[in-house]
Amino acid sequence: MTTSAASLSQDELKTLVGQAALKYVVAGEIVGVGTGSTVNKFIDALATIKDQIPGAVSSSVASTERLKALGIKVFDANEVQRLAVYIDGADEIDGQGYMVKGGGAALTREKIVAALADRFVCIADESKLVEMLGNFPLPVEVIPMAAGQIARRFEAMGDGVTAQIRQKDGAPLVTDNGQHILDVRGLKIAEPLAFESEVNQWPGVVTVGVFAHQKAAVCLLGTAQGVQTLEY
Ligand SMILES: O=C(CO)[C@H](O)[C@H](O)COP(=O)(O)O
Repeated sequence: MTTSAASLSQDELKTLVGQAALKYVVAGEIVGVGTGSTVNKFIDALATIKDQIPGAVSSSVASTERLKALGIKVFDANEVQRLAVYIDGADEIDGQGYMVKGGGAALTREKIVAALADRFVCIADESKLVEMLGNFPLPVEVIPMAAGQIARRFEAMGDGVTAQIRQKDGAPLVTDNGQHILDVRGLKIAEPLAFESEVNQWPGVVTVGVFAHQKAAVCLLGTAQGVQTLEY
């Protein structure tokens, strides 16, 4: 299905998919909310129907602050047993709904909230659609004392694979969970499910940014032709 749109900027495409995601919000149900610039557009749109929902479960401090500033109640993840829907962006999404996420360093809480939801609705512009995951540097949240050995395990996966601790203001970035992020470049992730399962077992890995076990059920893709709905 395609909704009409003329030539729009990337920011306008994000607004369009953020607004399009409203139709997946179930009246009377708490909604799971991701993190990032596309999700910020969704949060802004959600504020226009906030009287129809009890509130949201958030995946980051940044999203929590935005939700609260717009008058949307934020529930702790432990207060809910399930969510009908979780809405979030992605850094890459493939033809099966498998994603790379964590460009905004919120991957751990994103995966936790996504795991509560019956349905993951991904909102993204068309630059995020890929044939194979791996072009975007793969974010991996790690316990700092394990960063060196985890980096070496990735680098042993193939020629040209590098893993570096993400920096912010000249020091390692510290996530909302007090941990660090490794950005892994040079990977080709041909089997996302197996890859995610393997890396999850490495000591010191908190979360790998491959979302295969929590893949998207729907992707609302912002394109030059408008919003395209991909179902997996
Ligand atoms: O995974 C994420 C944050 O950890 C984001 O969903 C991802 O980085 C996409 O962000 P944006 O909508 O700003 O492009």
